[in-house]
This record gives sequence, structure tokens and C-alpha cells, in this order.
Amino acid sequence: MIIFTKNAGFRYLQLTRIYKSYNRLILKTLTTYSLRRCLYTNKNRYNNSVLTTKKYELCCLHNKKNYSQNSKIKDNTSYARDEKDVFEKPKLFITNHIATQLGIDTSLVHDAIDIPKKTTLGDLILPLPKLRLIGTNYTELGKKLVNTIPSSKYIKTIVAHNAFIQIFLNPLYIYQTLLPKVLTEKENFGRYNEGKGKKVIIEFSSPNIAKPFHAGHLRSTIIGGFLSNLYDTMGWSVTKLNYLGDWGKQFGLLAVGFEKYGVKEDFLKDPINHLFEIYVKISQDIARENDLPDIHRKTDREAKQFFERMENGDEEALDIWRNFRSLSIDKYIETYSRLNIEYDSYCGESKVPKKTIEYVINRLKEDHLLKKKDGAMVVNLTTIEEDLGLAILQKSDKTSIYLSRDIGEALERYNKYKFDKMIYVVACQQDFYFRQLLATLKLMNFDWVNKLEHISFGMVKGMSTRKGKVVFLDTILNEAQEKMYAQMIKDQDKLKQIKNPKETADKVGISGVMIQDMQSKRATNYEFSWNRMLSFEGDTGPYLQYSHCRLKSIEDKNQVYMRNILTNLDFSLLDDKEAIELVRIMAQYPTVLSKALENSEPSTVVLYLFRLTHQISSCYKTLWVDNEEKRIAKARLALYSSARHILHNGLRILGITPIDRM
Ligand SMILES: NC(=[NH2+])NCCC[C@H](N)C(=O)O
Repeated sequence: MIIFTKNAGFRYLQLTRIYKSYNRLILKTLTTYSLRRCLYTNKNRYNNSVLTTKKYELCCLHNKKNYSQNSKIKDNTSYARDEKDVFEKPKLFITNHIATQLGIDTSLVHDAIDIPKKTTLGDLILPLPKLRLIGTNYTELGKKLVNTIPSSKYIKTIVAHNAFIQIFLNPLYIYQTLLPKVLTEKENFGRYNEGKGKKVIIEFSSPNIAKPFHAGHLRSTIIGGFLSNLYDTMGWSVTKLNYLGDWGKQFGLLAVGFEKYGVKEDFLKDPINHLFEIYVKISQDIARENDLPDIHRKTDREAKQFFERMENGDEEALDIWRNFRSLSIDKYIETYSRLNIEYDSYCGESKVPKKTIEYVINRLKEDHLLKKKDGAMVVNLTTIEEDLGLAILQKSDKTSIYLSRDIGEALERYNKYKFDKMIYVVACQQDFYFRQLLATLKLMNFDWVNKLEHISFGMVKGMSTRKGKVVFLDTILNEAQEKMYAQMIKDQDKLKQIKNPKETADKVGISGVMIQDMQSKRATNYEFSWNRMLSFEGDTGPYLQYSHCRLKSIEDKNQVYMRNILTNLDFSLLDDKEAIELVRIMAQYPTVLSKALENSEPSTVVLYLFRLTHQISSCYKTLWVDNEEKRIAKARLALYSSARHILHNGLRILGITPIDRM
């Protein structure tokens, strides 16, 4: 066995097991993080998997150029996500110590330290295999390392467990760092600058005018709203777009239908529902006519003609269409505001400039990427990925289609916003479609295509309301409100204490719908259940709201202490195990947000809030505030109040309005 260590200050490297020939090392068993990366980035130079000592030396030379030498991480280096984060200082302390001990790069250690899933495993955890010290017995190494780490104010205990080093922080250090920060920053606690100067476009909801708002649109609205809030919290500049399905033959159908069945007053009162009614009736007429000979298929012909007029810019036809669109948007604005969503722009398929679509088609033609197939123009995407097949970009009648509009729209958006990232929140039914969209853009050589991301999600089964078909978002929200209100009036005494019961029922009902949607991973399908989502028991939206109310009432009852809560706080009084567990969970909040952003996963935040509120409930059993000695009452109050701020901020990111009383 040969070991190269700290070769001229380069990365520490352990190479083991030299097989037979002296200078042939087999990569599979020998690769270290740096070597593998070096080989990968320089694969033309070292284009086989067998590593010779000569190559190793070359790698080291490259490493010298590419990586900083083993250096101490100071606070405020770019590694520190936020030097004020509770975990950052202990993390830097451990990092520097272990990196020095092992003679390896600090960034390697820093990146390997994580926050474990359960607090029983520590506040921080270092899985030693992540250091890629091949051939090392990690269990032994762990045991040795923990004994060398000096004591510090940050750490209570360090435990070596199998290949892991578990770090338990000193609770007093957590209290002192976290609580004053939360109590000062309040609703701003958890806001970061990570995305400062970066721009993200988030397109979500995107319903089709005059067609039902289905479960896919509901999830897109909820997940998209969440992502917008999360990016904003992380310091990104967020632009929210609603890309309406507002173009196509259905508008010809609507116009013809409106002539026949439209009632102006009904339209003004409830445009979305009225247009949908008309759409249903006129579609039935068409279905009936379809059984007749061609000359009697009048409605279909008229609808087509009307849409053609729209496509040709006939002002009279466009006026009618504009009226349908703008009144629908007024209604959308009102309903989305119940979910705290405000769009920066209602764009839509109709708004994609014709000339941009023409430009796309012409460019593809010039590059010989378009070919004719059965009268249509198609692009061959198999060069990008085998299974993507052919995609139609233009039908024989030359009108634009969904895909060509999306391509044109993407170009327009990039020119307009020069975004760093653009996210489409659309149901998994369109997974294949989005792969085709991105592949076409890639084929056209737009380098910004790698800034686009399709955030997909699973299906909702069994979503229905009393009226049966869900026509628009407010049908669902109204029903949630009514059902919640029906529950609330059962307790008349409580009801009397609530200032605005209808509004409260609306907020709690909506949080039920939203939490149900976001509590399982977005890729999974779920069964829509009114009973489950509106229950106060179990992990539901109303339960989180209830938890918030209870914390708020503790604060309200103790306003005298709350006024100067930060003076003379004695955290050593919070030494009960329930309180310690609570503050340890609270400290994880910023990391939870980072993780949720990394995976665009709302369930990460929801499940965290359940852990938090369950622990708050455990605290109530023993940690009282009322009738306690002032010093104790105040310390506990500081804990509860901080917990409430975190719950409040988490709910806000999910798009939920936390309520104070219910
Ligand atoms: N850029 C997009 N294609 N976004 C998704 C639009 C969704 C479409 N309106 C539908 O309801 O299916």
C-alpha cells in the first residue's frame, strides 16, 4: 500500500491497493473526490479509466490551478451561507478542526456536514464517507477524531457513531443566538440574500378561459404560489406569470354560443361561470350536428370562421374576444387574492406575437430542422433524446399551435426579462410535452435553455364540489369556507368571540385545501378529501392554524412581558428537555427553507411545521407561563413567541394567512 499525503500542499490523497503492475492503479477502487473530478474535467487528456502515477501527478498540477489550497475558513467567507445562522459558527469550528487534522480541503468538510433528519442524531452530522478517504476505516477514524476536537462554547457533545460524527450543540448557545434574532427580525426571520441580484420567472396556474379549472390548475396554483414566496424569501427577484389558455377555436365557439345563449347581466355578474355554461351548451349543439350531413354542421363552421377572423386581426371579432378575456381576468385577480397571489402579468397564448412564431418556424427551416409530414411541419427531436420522436410545429392550415406558441413565448420572455431561471409549474400529464419544448429550444441552440425548468407534480383524484364540476378556483374555495363555517357554528360560545367568523372560516378552509395539497411530495398523486383536510385533528391546515392561534393568545395574555421581552432574559431557565428539543427544531428553519428550494418541494416545509407544532404541544404540558415566577414566565414566553414567528413565517411561505383567533 502506498499513501501520498499532502503532496506539496495539494489535496490530501490516499491511494491504496496497487494492483500487480507498479504504476497502474485501478480507478474504481482508488478514485478520490479530487482525482475523479480532475479526470472528469480533463477527460480528453486522461481518456481512460486507468490511472498511472504520471497521470496522478498531472492531476495534482491541475488541482493546484483549480482548487484553493487547504486554508482555514473564516467567518464571512463565501462558504458561510449566513454567518448569523445558528449552525454556521459551529460548522466552521468543526470544519477547520477536522480539515486540519486530516490535511484536507476545508470546503470538502464544510459541504459534507449536514443537518440530520432527526434531532436524536445530533444538530449537525458529518457522514465521514462523504470525505472520500478511500480505504479508510471510517468507524475507527470517527472514534479518533471526536477525541481530538477541543471543547468550545458551541458544542455540548460529539459522538462517533459508525461512520458518522454526530454533533450536539450547546442548548444555551442555540437559545442565545436564535431567540434574540427571531424576536428582533420577526416576520423577516428566515429571509436571506442568497438570490440577491438574480431573477426568476415563475409561470403557474395558467387556466384555460371557458374551460373548467381542473385539479392540475389547482396544484399548479398552490405549488407555484409557494415557489414564488420561497424564492422571494431567498432574496431572488420574482416575476409571476399566468399564461392563460386564451386563444384557439374555443373562442370561436364561445362567440357563436354567446349570440345564442349569452345573457349580458349573467356574464357581467359571473363571467367565468357564464362563459363555461355557454361553452357546454354550444359544445352539445356541435355534438348533435356532428351526426348530421356536412351541410348541417353550421355551428362548427361558424366557430371556425370566427376564430379565423380573430387570427386575421378582425377588430370586431377581437373586441368580443377581448371582452371575454378581460372580464375573466378581473375575476381571476379577485380569486387569486384569496390565496395571497398577485400576478405580475396575465400573459397567455394569445399574446405571443405572430412574428415571433414565424421567426421560429423560419429559423428552423433555414437550419433544415423542419420537415413535412402528412401536410404538417415537424421537427425531429431524436437527436436530442431518442424517445422524444417528432413534434408538430405547424399544422397544414398554418395556424399556430400550443408548442409553437410556447417556443415563441419563451423567446419573448428571455428577451424581456433576461432571467437567471424560469420555472413552469405544470402537471405531470405534460411531462413529455415539456421535454419536447426544451429539446426544441436546445436544438435551436439557445444557450439559455438550461435556465428553464419544468416543475411537475402528480394528480389529484376525486376532486369535486357539491355542484359537481369544478368550474373555477372559487368554487373550491367557497366550498371550503362553507364547510369550515358549518363546523364553527357548532360551538356558538367560541363563535361569539371571533370578530369576523366568515373571514376566519375562509382562511382556515383555504389552509385545509392548501396543506392537504402540499403535505405529500409533489410527485405523488393524492386523493382529495374534504373531511380529512378540514379536520382539526391530525396533520391538517386547521391544526396548524389552531396552533398559531394558541401561541398568539399566550402572547396576548402576557403583553406586559412582551413589550420588553428581550431585556433580562435568562435562557438558563429553559433547561427542560421539551424546551431544548423545541429550540433545536426551531434552529433548523433556515436550512429547511434551503432544502425546500433545492428540490422545489413544499412538503419539506409542511412536514417541518408539523414537527414544530407537535413539539410546541408537548411543551404546553409542562412549560406554563401563567402564574409562573416572572423570570421563568418571560423565558418561556420568549420561546413560545419565537416559535410563533417561525410558524407564522413558514405558513406565509406556503401562501397561507396565519390567523390569530378561531
Ligand atoms: N407554458 C405552458 N404551456 N404552460 C402550461 C399551460 C397550461 C394550459 N393552459 C393547460 O391548461 O393545460
